[in-house]
Amino acid sequence: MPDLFTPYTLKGRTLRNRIAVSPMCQYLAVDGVAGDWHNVHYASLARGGSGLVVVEATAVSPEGRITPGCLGLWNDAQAEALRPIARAIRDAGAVPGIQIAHAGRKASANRPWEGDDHIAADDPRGWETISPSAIPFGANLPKVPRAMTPEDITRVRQDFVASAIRARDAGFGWLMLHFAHGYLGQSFLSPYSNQRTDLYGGSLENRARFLLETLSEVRAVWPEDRPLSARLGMIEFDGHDEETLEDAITLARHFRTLGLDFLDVSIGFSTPEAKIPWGPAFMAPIAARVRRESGLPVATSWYISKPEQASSLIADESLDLVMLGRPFLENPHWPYAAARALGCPDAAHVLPEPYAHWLARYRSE
Ligand SMILES: NC(=O)C1=CN(Cc2ccccc2)CCC1
Repeated sequence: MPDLFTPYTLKGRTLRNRIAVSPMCQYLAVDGVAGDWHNVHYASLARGGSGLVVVEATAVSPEGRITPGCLGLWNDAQAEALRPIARAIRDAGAVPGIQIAHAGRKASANRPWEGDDHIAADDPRGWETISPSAIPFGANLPKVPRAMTPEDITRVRQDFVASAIRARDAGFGWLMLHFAHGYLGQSFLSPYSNQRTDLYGGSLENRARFLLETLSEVRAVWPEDRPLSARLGMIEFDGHDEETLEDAITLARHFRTLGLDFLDVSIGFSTPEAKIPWGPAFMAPIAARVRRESGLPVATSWYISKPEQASSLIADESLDLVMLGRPFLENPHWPYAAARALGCPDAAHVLPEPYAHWLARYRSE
C-alpha cells in the first residue's frame, strides 16, 4: 500500500489516508452563513476520498473576516449552517476539520477576483480593521489598522474560544487555528506588524503571547480526543529566514507543551517585500526540519500536486499529512486519480460505493 494511502491516527481520530484538503476561502457566504455553494463544495471534496477536509478560514468575529463573503462562527445561526457540512464530510468517510481565523489588518478586503485590495474607505461594505500596531501591510492592503487595546486582545481571544466551542458542538473533529499568512495571529508574531511596547510586543515571548494564550484557552475547551492543530507562518522569505525559522521552531515546541497536537507549516506573508521561492513542494524541506526539531507531526502545502511527489514526502517522513489546495479545485477526486497513478490494488474504492462499484471494472485509458 503506498505510503500516501496508509491510515493516520491522532488522538481519537483515524484518517483513512494521508491526504488533506487545505482550507481554501470561497468568499461566497452571506453574513458569514454557509449556503448551497458550501454544502456542495465540501461534500464533493469529501466524496473524492481524502482523509481530512478542512473547511476554509472561518472568522471568529465580523471584523475578523478577510472579505464580506467569508464564513463566520461568531453566532449560532452560522454554527447551525455548518453542522450539515461537518456531517456530510464525515458521512463521506473523511474527518471534518475547520480553520478558525481573524484577518487582522488584512481584513475588510475585496474578493481576490474583485480587486484583492482593501475596500475603499467610503464604501459601506468595509469596516475598521485592528492589529497589534497601527502599521499597514502595504501594497494592495494599505489601510492603517487601529492598534488593539488590551481589552481588544482579551475580546478577540475570547472570540477564538467561543468559535472553537461552536465548532466542537457543530460536530467538527479537527480544529485548525489560523496563525499564518499575515492575519492577526501572524501579525502578533511578526516584528513587521507588531511594534507594541507592552507585554504583547518586543521579545519573542511577548510577540508569541497572544498565540500562546489563545492556544491554551482553546485547548481547554477543545475535546482531548479531537486533534487541535495550528497553521503557522514559520518563514517570511525576506532575507532573515534562519532567524525567523529558529524563533518559529522555538514557538512550535512551546505550542507542543501547551497541548497542540499537529502543526501545519506555512508562510508568514507579513511583508509585501517577500521573495517567495515558488516551486514544487518548496515548503516540504522546511516542514521536515520543523517536524524533526519540534517533535510535532506536521503537514504543509504549496505546489504539492503529483501522486509520487506526495507519497514520497510521507515515505521519507518529511510530512505526516500532505495538504493540497488547487489540485482539488482541478479535480475533487484527486485521491482516486492518485490511487490509480500509484497502482493501488482497489483504487476505485477510494470513492463511494455508487461510483466504486462501476469503476472497479472500468478500463478507462
Ligand atoms: N485564508 C488564507 O489563508 C488565504 C490564503 N491564500 C493563499 C495565499 C496567500 C498569500 C499569497 C498567495 C496565496 C489566499 C487567500 C486566502
